[in-house]
Amino acid sequence: MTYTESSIIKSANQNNSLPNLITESQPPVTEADMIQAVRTLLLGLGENPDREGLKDTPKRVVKALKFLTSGYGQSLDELLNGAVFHENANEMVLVRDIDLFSSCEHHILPILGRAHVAYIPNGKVIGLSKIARICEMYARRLQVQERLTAQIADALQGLLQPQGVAVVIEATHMCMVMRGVQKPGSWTSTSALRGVFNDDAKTRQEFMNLIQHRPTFNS
Ligand SMILES: Nc1nc2c(ncn2[C@@H]2O[C@H](COP(=O)(O)OP(=O)(O)OP(=O)(O)O)[C@@H](O)[C@H]2O)c(=O)[nH]1
Ligand SMILES: [Zn+2]
Repeated sequence: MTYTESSIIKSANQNNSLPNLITESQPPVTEADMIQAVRTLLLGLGENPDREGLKDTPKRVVKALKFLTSGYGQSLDELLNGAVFHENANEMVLVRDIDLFSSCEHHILPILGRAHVAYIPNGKVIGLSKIARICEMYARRLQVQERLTAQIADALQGLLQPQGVAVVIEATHMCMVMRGVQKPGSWTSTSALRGVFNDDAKTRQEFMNLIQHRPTFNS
């Protein structure tokens, strides 16, 4: 599959409108509806939503959920702010240990982890901070880790048409820690390899070695 900058931006923007979730027959959901729904949840849990500590909780929960899913309202175009530059670099660029806070789509519980993102340019480079911003945009949606990993890789592939992109995410899922199977300390690794990282074992190995190496200092 080939991508162009405008096609990837268009497809990301289309995703923002939640086409799979909101049907045309669905009446608009207001903030008041959402607050009421959280109040109902509290009642269902046997709580008194009118007690002092909980009286503003429905409002806070809605605000927090909106923030945690604010990636739906963002677009690649907007977050890039034009920071793609022509440059004759052709060695691996790696941004590692990017903190990630996402929410699993099955339980709406946190996925906490870090991403390592590399690419080998092919005439274009991207502002380094934009790599972290792309990770954030996709993390701030309801996700599964595999899709989050692939979306980051595909966004970079589409924006830069580089020689290759590699994304590894290591994360722990609170739905597996705090509930359900209850396995604290379990970490899930996912990878998405595109271009030369997929085709060339040596390049892939170099990336894997680099992300295993611990930095000598933390900023
Ligand atoms: N592949 C994948 N699975 C996930 C992710 N986040 C959560 N899950 C899994 O989604 C599955 C949902 O399974 P269900 O059996 O429908 O839900 P459940 O009864 O709450 O499952 P348990 O967590 O096993 O108690 C669980 O196995 C979760 O571990 C993710 O990012 N990727
Ligand atoms: Zn979950």
